[in-house]
Amino acid sequence: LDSIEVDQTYDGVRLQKEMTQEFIDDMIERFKNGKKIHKKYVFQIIKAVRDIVHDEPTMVEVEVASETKLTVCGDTHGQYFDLLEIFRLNGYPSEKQGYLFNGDFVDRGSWSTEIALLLYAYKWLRPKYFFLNRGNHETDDMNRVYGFEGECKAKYNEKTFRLFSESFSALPLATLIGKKYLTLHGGLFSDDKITLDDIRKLDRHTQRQPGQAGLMMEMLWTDPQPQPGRGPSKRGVGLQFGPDVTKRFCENNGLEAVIRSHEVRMDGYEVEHDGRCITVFSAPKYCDTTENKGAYINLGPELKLEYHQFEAVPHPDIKPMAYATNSPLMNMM
Ligand SMILES: O=C(O)c1nn[nH]c1-c1ccccc1
Ligand SMILES: [Mn+2]
Ligand SMILES: [Mn+2]
Ligand SMILES: [Mn+2]
Repeated sequence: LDSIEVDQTYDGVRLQKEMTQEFIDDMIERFKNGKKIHKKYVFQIIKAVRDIVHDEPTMVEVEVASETKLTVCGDTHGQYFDLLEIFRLNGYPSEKQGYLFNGDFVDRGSWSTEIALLLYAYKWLRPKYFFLNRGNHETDDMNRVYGFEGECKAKYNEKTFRLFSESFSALPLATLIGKKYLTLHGGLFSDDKITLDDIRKLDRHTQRQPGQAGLMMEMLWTDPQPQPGRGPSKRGVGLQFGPDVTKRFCENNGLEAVIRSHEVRMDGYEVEHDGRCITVFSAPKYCDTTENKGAYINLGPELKLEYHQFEAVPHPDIKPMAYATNSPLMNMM
């Protein structure tokens, strides 16, 4: 990294050894105006966050300190201008305003590198107040097809994607809030006996990609269903789990509810399974087509769930999947 020089003509704020709020504020404006940051800084940010998240447990445990609030966001899928709308409405990340992004930061929307770099910059600046769960779109197979790999190569280079891919494999898979709410991207398991300890003990570093079976795959891929029991997934991988599965899991693990994302909801969120399974989705007007709202969830020190909805905001005229080179459509050409 030291070998790469940022020449005099670079018009952005410079990044030294540590992340600064000043750098982030400048980066937000540059991305809003369709500009990029220097590739040296891209590599620095991704490497710093890869090292930070690598050493976090597979299930991170957070408390909401007094006079602070923690906001849980779901899928953002490269919709950068809608992410800024969350920060505008709810408050930018700070010591008093924590955030947890519950996977699927990238793919689909065509500002995936901007979202990934902004979330990573905040993670580097305040690693104890800013949390990231891995989603099924933080994986090579999805990024190859749904746009993130193509966008990394188009806006930066191949090494950028390789570094992001490594960092995605290091991300935690779940975050427990106040010992009451387990947050993870997809959902619950084929085995009723899985406990929080099993998730804590999962060594995510030996298995870089979720594959077609196992705990990691199920945490990133499964969906709730209204019928009791378990059923086949509509996605061809994972399964669907009913209200009884959620009830048993919550009772066995002393949880109030599971907060997950992974699926669009017209209201941006939905409380299912008698209140024990909550879906939150933060990409309004998903892919510029679905007429859904976005939502996020606020929790104060007393851990009450407060649901907030928001509408999509205008963005530059770049279509979803603008950089996808291996998308199913392209493959048909
Ligand atoms: O891209 C999405 O909408 C998505 N979000 N989570 N999972 C998917 C997905 C999975 C398989 C095929 C297509 C989309
Ligand atoms: Mn390792
Ligand atoms: Mn998604
Ligand atoms: Mn997903």
